[in-house]
Amino acid sequence: MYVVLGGGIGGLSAVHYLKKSTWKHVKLIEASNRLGGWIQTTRTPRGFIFEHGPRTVRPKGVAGENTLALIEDLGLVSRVVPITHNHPAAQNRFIYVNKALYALPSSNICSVFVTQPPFTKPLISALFHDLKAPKKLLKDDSVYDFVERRLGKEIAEYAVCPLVCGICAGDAKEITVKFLMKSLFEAEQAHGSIVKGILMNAIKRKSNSPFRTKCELFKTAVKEKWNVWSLDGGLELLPETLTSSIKNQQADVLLSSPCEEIVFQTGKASLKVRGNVFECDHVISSLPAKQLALLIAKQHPELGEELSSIPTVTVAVVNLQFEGRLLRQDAFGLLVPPSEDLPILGIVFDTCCFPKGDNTVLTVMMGGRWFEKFFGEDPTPDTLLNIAVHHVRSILHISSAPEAHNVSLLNNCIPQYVVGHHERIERIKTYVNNHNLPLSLVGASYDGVGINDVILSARTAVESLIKDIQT
Ligand SMILES: Cc1cc2nc3c(=O)[nH]c(=O)nc-3n(C[C@H](O)[C@H](O)[C@H](O)COP(=O)(O)OP(=O)(O)OC[C@H]3O[C@@H](n4cnc5c(N)ncnc54)[C@H](O)[C@@H]3O)c2cc1C
Ligand SMILES: C=Cc1c2[nH]c(c1C)Cc1[nH]c(c(CCC(=O)O)c1C)Cc1[nH]c(c(C)c1CCC(=O)O)Cc1[nH]c(c(C)c1C=C)C2
Repeated sequence: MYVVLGGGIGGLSAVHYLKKSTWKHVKLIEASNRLGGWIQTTRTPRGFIFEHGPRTVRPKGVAGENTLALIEDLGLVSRVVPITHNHPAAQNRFIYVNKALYALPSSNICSVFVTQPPFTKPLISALFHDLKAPKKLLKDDSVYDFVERRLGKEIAEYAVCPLVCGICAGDAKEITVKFLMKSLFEAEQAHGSIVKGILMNAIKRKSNSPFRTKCELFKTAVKEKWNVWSLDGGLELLPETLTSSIKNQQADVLLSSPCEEIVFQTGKASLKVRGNVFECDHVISSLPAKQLALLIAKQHPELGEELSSIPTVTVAVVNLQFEGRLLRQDAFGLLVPPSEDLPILGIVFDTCCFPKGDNTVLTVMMGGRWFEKFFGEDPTPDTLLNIAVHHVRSILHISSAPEAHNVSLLNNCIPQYVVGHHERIERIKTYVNNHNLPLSLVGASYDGVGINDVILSARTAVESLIKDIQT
């Protein structure tokens, strides 16, 4: 029997791939009373969609294609809502600096030649900065220090800091450059500059053979130039459909069943769940690394120490619905650089992507790396709501009261890939291999925090497990 720990999108995908490729008995063990993990949608009585966690998925690359193939497999194609590249939500993202909103530079090449506030020089000048700045040989660096060194302080402050907030709610001064800009860092390390590195790689690159895919939905996404997509009725439809599918395939699903301890023996593991102990052949853990650390630390303290050293941050999410179309500009939303010292990280303009009559739905995300500084240990939902409404008023000039709202406190919801993260993951994987532990690691703590990365981590783990069994 195989056990999958954790019923978020990582665990559900792992069960799905296991069920597709083996006849073995599979048991999914989830601590809470629902499946889906951070993917959670509230559908209000008047039909508004409040996403507590993720709302859109990127269709890019191998991981993006893999998720669209899963969507096809699950029969969800007709529920996909794409946002194409020319949609205002794909084009416009704002930052809030010195009490004003500024558009972040778009992919339009002309925009790099003009000075766009809050930047004081045209972006093209950053490329000259890069050509002049000395190279620094490093194993790793923070994304902030790398961008400040190569492209200048303004780009680090006004583009990279908000970007890091908008992806992992973290501090660019702590997050590894390899999380967001691995190839640019490698360009500096090999060629002394980002520009030179990109040019050298372009010369060296052989003409790529045309990309082939079997996934029809991915072909459509490429042809129609999707920027992101979501699901009609909310993203929770994905874990809901996965749940029905794995239950139809006789996977055993245990809810409200936190795993308390794992003890590994040769080729076996015993798990303690709600006081009962049972054995299995292999454990696929999709738990946050810190949670897994608690379960294995007694038997494997060194591994426990590494796993528990992957930090996480807490985000408060406040969804608000207002009567009327109240936004002055259409955009994906706005981000607040940490230098503004405000409790909010950003605001998503949900009804720009997904209009709903004459209404405005916004999602305010707050805290992240600075959660304790602004909100202390245990803020009440009312405090969080009032702070969100106050900032919507002052930033977006929306003075009416929301008609409906939802407040969610997502404790330790986003892992932080701090400087040294990739080396730590290598050490963790080496430890598991060297000790022959019947354990696979899946989920957002290791090789990417997006939904695509998590689903792909599940597929990769299952495929390598099946391969090991067959050889
Ligand atoms: C606010 C927010 C916005 C986001 N926006 C986006 C976005 O726009 N696009 C995107 O692609 N990604 C986004 N993400 C990231 C994405 O949602 C997550 O990375 C992904 O959902 C993580 O899935 P997971 O299965 O790895 O982990 P989780 O969802 O954390 O699932 C782990 C599960 O394990 C369970 N568990 C914990 N301990 C135990 C135990 N001892 N025993 C049994 N079960 C246990 C938990 O209850 C949970 O259900 C966002 C995340 C957040 C928080
Ligand atoms: C303000 C906080 C957050 C917002 N979204 C997230 C947080 C913490 C979480 C999140 N957003 C993205 C991902 C990664 C998805 C992936 O495929 O890897 C995660 C975990 C996507 C994303 N959101 C923004 C950007 C620039 C990206 C990267 C991919 C892309 O270009 O689409 C911008 C953004 N996020 C938020 C806002 C308000 C915002 C911009 C206005 C909310």
